[in-house]
Amino acid sequence: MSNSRKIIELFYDVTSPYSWLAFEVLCRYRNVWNINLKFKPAYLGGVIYGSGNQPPGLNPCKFLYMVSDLTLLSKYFGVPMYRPSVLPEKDSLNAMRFVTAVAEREKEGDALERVSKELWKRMWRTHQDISQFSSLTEAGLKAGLSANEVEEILTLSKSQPIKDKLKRVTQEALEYKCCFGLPFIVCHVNGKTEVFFGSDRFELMAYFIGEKWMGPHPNKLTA
Ligand SMILES: N[C@@H](CCC(=O)N[C@@H](CS)C(=O)NCC(=O)O)C(=O)O
Repeated sequence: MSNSRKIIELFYDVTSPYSWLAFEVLCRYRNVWNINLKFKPAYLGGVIYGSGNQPPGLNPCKFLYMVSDLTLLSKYFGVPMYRPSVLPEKDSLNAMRFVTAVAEREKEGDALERVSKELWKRMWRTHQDISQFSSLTEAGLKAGLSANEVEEILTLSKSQPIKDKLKRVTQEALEYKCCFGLPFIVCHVNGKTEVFFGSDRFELMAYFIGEKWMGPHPNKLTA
């Protein structure tokens, strides 16, 4: 199994803090495991409603659990994040269309990675808005894109092909019939496919793909 081509697809949304954790960890493992990592920007609202689920924060018990869970996980994974005192407007449609446009435009390089991380930081670290176009512009510039690039990406993000692309990718996750939230991770190995929900399934995922889980900081072990 270890010599076969292993593809890992990460469906994520930048309003999902658990997606951020999964994103950071998979980036750390990208050159440690024999994997081809593919980022799939999707829309959390579409996944929740399309699967008949409810936003997790609406259930008060689940919400309280998530607050303490994320505080601990953020330390464990080494991804500083803080819950805002007032939960921000969570709709991520504009942000995910923006991210989808970055992905569409990117032929090579790491703009998608930088922009996604910047948006997570804004929402979960510095508590800034990520729904207004002006905020997306700021995030794009902070992620190192030029003003021209950001303008092009914003225009592209409002186009029908990009709206359709985000819908298609979200639908692709839903078509697995067992996707009800994010992050949603799909692993393909030797013609077999297995799916995982959450940033807390890496040990099992590693078992499935025939790689070793070395905790959230694989590079620190060899340093
Ligand atoms: N246990 C998972 C929780 C992931 C999670 O709660 N994701 C949220 C979005 S941030 C979600 O989609 N929840 C849907 C649900 O719990 O039904 C993890 O550690 O990653």
